[in-house]
Amino acid sequence: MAPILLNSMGNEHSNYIQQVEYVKNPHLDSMEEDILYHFSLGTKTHDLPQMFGDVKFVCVGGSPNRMRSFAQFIHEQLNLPGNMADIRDICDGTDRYSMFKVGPVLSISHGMGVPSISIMLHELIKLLYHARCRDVIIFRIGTSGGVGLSAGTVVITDKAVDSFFRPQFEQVVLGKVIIRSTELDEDVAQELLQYSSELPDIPTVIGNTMCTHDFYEGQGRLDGALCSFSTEEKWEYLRKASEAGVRNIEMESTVFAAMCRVCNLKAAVVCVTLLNRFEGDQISTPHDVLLEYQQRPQCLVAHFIKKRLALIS
Ligand SMILES: O=P(O)(O)O[C@H]1O[C@H](CO)[C@@H](O)[C@H]1O
Ligand SMILES: O=c1cc[nH]c(=O)[nH]1
Repeated sequence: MAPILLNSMGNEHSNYIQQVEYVKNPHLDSMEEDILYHFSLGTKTHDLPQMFGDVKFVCVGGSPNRMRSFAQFIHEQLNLPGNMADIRDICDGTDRYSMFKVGPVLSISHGMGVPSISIMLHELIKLLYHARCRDVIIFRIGTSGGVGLSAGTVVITDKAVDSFFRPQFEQVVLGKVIIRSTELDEDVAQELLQYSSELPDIPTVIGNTMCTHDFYEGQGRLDGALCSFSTEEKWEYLRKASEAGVRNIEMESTVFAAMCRVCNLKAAVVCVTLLNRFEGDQISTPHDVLLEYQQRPQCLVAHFIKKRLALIS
């Protein structure tokens, strides 16, 4: 069955795009209550506009600890009053995701892989809608494997591509394949690149990011519990990826880009490379060095936020 192209602008859903800002679901308005189950939040149990109405920047990343320390970092960077120790995990009623709010910044974990981030994004986008947020920019601050880049390089995603190097995200809905475009906001990406030159010791490039559904075979690793290809086939695939402009590989960018695009959310993906995949598969860098690498996308995004809030010139 031929796939259905759903979200390039100008399709049958364009009416929703004009009518509402973030959600693209005509059924939502007829619901008496909306329970954001995996966040342990709801429209009847929580005053979402009061709790979240001032959010302007959302930062998401896989690990709860990373997103907690990003919240601490941004609290300090924005020079906000109060003690970070008092900032609680808003989602502590569930152990699925962690969420921290620091002034206009929301920091949320999304777990690993497309299904996990997709569930989080459905609820996050509805949360922004119910809270009547406006002009929000969302960033994925993550880690990745570099394709021809040395470890520690920050990659700002130009296009998020799938395992066939196509800038699209495929999803099965009601037994049919639908395809959504994975274009990200070009202006935000360029602005990030420009600010990266103001930060010493954070090598940064812009390039395509490949999103896979697996860390091992799916990313051409030879060191998983199973492996169905030869070493030569691995090199050939990585070479082809590189020729297609892929600079890093991770596991969430396509669905992140696709969902944000349909829902009119300006989005950027900023991931540091933990290794150069042309040099190996195992991540053997010491833990403290990895922690410092992980902070690089956080520093760049914090710099962007401070610029946007006119806290620095
Ligand atoms: O570092 P984060 O952002 O969690 O993401 C990357 O790391 C995980 C694999 O180790 C995948 O989820 C991949 O996308
Ligand atoms: O190689 C890597 C490193 C981090 N995350 C990935 O998905 N792949």
